Amino acid sequence: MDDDVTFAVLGTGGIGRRTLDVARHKDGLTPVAACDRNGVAVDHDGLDVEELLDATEGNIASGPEADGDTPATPTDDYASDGGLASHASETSSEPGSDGGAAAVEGGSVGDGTASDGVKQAGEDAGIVASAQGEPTETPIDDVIAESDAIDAVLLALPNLEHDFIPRVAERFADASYEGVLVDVLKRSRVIGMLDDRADTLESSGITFVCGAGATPGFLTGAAALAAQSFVEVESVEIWWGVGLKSGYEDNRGTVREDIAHLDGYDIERAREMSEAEIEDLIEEHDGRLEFHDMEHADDVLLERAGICDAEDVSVGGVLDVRSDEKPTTTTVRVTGTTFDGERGTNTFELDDATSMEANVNGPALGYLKAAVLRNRAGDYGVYGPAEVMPSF
Ligand SMILES: NC(=O)c1ccc[n+]([C@@H]2O[C@H](COP(=O)([O-])OP(=O)(O)OC[C@H]3O[C@@H](n4cnc5c(N)ncnc54)[C@H](O)[C@@H]3O)[C@@H](O)[C@H]2O)c1
Repeated sequence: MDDDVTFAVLGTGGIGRRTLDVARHKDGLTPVAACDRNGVAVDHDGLDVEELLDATEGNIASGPEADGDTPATPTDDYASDGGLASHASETSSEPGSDGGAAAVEGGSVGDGTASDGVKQAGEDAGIVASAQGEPTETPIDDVIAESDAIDAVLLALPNLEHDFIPRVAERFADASYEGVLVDVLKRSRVIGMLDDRADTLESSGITFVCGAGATPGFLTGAAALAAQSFVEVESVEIWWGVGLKSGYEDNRGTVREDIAHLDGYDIERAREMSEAEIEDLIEEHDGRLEFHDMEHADDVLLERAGICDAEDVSVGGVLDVRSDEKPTTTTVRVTGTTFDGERGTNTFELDDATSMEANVNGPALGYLKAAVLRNRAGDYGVYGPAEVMPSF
């Protein structure tokens, strides 16, 4: 059996760029396609990752924007202060909108250069800045058109609309894709939306590993291992720390999604917030946002693996956008009872030196490799990270 894996990345923002970077350090992975909301790059002999990363450094097509097929053009929606104005778009030929926030970056449209501290903006940002990139209004469809020769696709897309990733998966199935899909989504409710499509994905020949980033993902898998000492699991507590000073500009998509977990916020409110409003919120919290009882899919993913009830899982953490030091050590604590009646807590801890990008992309690619083996063995359907162990 051929051990080499060709793969594509949908969304080359903060996470997707690093996916390409990390994959260079893994054996047998050849990136052959990548897209963002403005462009696509395809080379079945292997993308020149170095060129692509250089071209998109500080210039990712992230942040709120219109859909893939409605490139941002200066309109009244542009706020003159470099902030954002609402620009909901319903006109995409990519079905529905992009899962991103419904607004348009202001300030630097057209040249993709920095504006008011926001590095990425405009229709020329992202992959189109690479010599390998082509502008397109249908980036995901362009990758689907090449998917016969792609073993696996990693979805590093925003998820500010809950059904965006499930709908993208369905489009691969509609095109009779036979291969692997892996996503790094966070929200519990999205897993059910994928399960609703499990038959469609399975009959196409797709092996889908969902929620395969850090949390959910890596830490869900760690909890599943830590639970093995016990016959009864009482609680799983996931507590994460992320220090993002140097990566803040490149991870605004993730920060915006995290804000939706704060008290008084939800996904719609976070999606509509301007960059200026986000900056104000961060300022109010002195750069440190603390989250409790997050709707992270670790809960439903542990339940579907039979480890504990979803309600026994709690996820929280601290995000510091002004320091690269982790504000708290990431830990998973699994408490349970052994067969011989002892009650104990197994703790899994990440080293503070490991970055969020390393802890999302290492596992995501590890799950991708493991899913390719399953797919080649004819094992199709929707799986969670506690049901599949990542390969190195
Ligand atoms: N599970 C985890 O541990 C974990 C950790 C961090 C981030 N994430 C998730 O990763 C996802 C990506 O985060 P990010 O910080 O990289 O976001 P980002 O905003 O920086 O990047 C998103 C990318 O998707 C592209 N995109 C948006 N709409 C598109 C469309 N319609 N067609 C094609 N491309 C499109 C954008 O151009 C951009 O390249 C988020 O959903 C976030 O929640 C998960």
